[in-house]
Amino acid sequence: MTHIRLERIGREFPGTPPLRALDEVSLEVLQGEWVSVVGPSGGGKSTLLNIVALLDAPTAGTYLLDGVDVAGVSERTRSRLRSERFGFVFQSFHLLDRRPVIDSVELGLLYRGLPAAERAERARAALDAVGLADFADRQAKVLSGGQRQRVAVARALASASPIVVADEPTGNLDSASGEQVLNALDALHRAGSTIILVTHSPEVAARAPRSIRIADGRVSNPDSVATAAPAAEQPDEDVRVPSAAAPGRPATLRLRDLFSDAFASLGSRMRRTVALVSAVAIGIGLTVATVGFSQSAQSQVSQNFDAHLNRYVTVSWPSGVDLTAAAADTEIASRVAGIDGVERAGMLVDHGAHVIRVSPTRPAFSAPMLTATAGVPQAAELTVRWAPGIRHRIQPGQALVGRSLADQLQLGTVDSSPTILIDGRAVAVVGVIAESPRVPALSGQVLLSPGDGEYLGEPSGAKLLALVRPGAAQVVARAAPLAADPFEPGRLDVEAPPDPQQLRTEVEGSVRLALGIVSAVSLAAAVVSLGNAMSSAIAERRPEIGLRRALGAMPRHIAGLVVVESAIIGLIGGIGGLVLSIAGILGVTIANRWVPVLDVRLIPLALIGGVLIGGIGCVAAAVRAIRVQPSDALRG
Ligand SMILES: Nc1ncnc2c1ncn2[C@@H]1O[C@H](COP(=O)(O)OP(=O)(O)OP(=O)(O)O)[C@@H](O)[C@H]1O
Repeated sequence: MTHIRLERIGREFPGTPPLRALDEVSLEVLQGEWVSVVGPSGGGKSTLLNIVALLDAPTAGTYLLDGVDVAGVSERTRSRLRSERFGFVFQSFHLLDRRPVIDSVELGLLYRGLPAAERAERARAALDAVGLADFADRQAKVLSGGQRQRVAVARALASASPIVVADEPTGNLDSASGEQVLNALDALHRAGSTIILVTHSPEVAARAPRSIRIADGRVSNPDSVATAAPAAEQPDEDVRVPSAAAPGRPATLRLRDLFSDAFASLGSRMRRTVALVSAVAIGIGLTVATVGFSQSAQSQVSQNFDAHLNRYVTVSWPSGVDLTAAAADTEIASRVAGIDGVERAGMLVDHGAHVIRVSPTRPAFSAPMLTATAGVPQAAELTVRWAPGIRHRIQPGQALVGRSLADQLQLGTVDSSPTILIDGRAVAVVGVIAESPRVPALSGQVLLSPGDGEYLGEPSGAKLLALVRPGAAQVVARAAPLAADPFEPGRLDVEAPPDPQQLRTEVEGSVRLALGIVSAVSLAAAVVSLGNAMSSAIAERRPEIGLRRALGAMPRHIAGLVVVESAIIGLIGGIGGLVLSIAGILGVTIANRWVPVLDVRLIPLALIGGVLIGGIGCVAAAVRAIRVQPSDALRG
């Protein structure tokens, strides 16, 4: 038996000046009464109802519920009391519109921690009682206004709420539907529930044995006395009321139910869910793809690096050194070629500029002449267009001419091994150096056999070019001077690329940094877009949150729902992003003929990342959701 007693209750809303919606209202309602509340618009009826149903707290006075002052109790206690004592029927229905009707009927029981089977049984019985047994599995939004309102009554029935507050329950209905709703409420009343019903309609008000009139925040018939509570009766034929004992534990939510509610809630807004999942999938996809690309790209960079940059070791004889005293070029080249790690070695000796012409009658040019041992073309990675029949070596009396010099000389094709004159001496051109990436100057120079060196006079400098195995440059650089000049290795200059390991780490580091920044930005974008979308969804769902709160959900239950929904979105988005990114990595790497590097660690990274995005993204939304005041959210 729940006994309501209000003593000099006031409710002032802040503002300038503050608005006194209720002023010293005193009222008593006994268990089992049916009381209608009437009065002009803005008189304070809804405010009174909200205070009675603990959706709002008074700013003055005492509210005794079963003799206990509940005017200033905590939000937690109010949630518990609402869950335990109150059922609600609102003018604008407030159902879970996109979900099956039965979910709306079960909602009060969900927050009483009742197992799913028991909830469903009670909800179906209640729907049966209001004549909607066949509508349990239809979407609530397809029902007519009258049917929806009967669903709201069924919810109070299923929860066996001792007190049902109804704010204009027939306000949006035609008279026939309104009558059905009133019959359903009547059945609830006869089953023992207290009914407090706000209405503008004199006919509806007349259904109640007692009517309270409220205008300008004051009860204008203060002498309205409580009628004796009627004994609970057996309901009539067409409305069968389930057991009136309030089942379960008030304001309790089972973890399993939280998850299934979150899934159902996401499923009911499929388009929005897909949009949110896509936002996360794109963020995660970009991040995982960047990490994946970074691994593939790093290995590609490293391979390229090994293949080219760090394979050149050059030993130079500084100008002024007496090269005639050095060992023969071919001997030096073969000694260096013998060092472990050297793939090719060749010696280039510079004999300075000499006069060159195609024939005695053609113009003379001055061009540097170098002798090259047999290993030079490969060690210098030359691309040479050889004349036919030449076995890719320069013999005495033969020359290779650099491409730009050949053009200058208007040498024409090398197919017939044209002759040139060097200092008047005839030499056969056996090839043109088309490309010379390692020694670009060769394009304007002439390469001759070491055997011709004596005709060219004193050398002015020399270089030994070694092409080494990937990673061997440093070792070769240390050994090469001694092999080249065992007596005075110290006078030689050695050029070798920096320690490849260090350089590689640097390059990889910068690749990683660049891609890391892209990942961070895409993750942040996912968090922000999910956060924004979740927050704006909360604004849209205010009435639903208000309803849940009215039915006994604690703020933490609401926060839990938002977090779990968001985490599910994050997880599914993570899986989607993973699939997208793997497809992207495979597509790009295969298109580039790279070896795709797919790290299995990307899988937990994507899934945990998705859940984290969900978790972080929903913080603002969860805070917003728990701030929703049920009385405000349910207005209108
Ligand atoms: N949350 C609020 N903040 C500020 N003012 C409010 C709030 N709720 C109600 N009011 C004001 O309190 C007064 C009483 O409102 P209430 O909704 O209780 O009237 P009512 O009698 O139910 O009106 P109606 O029949 O039109 O629904 C009104 O002036 C209203 O504007």
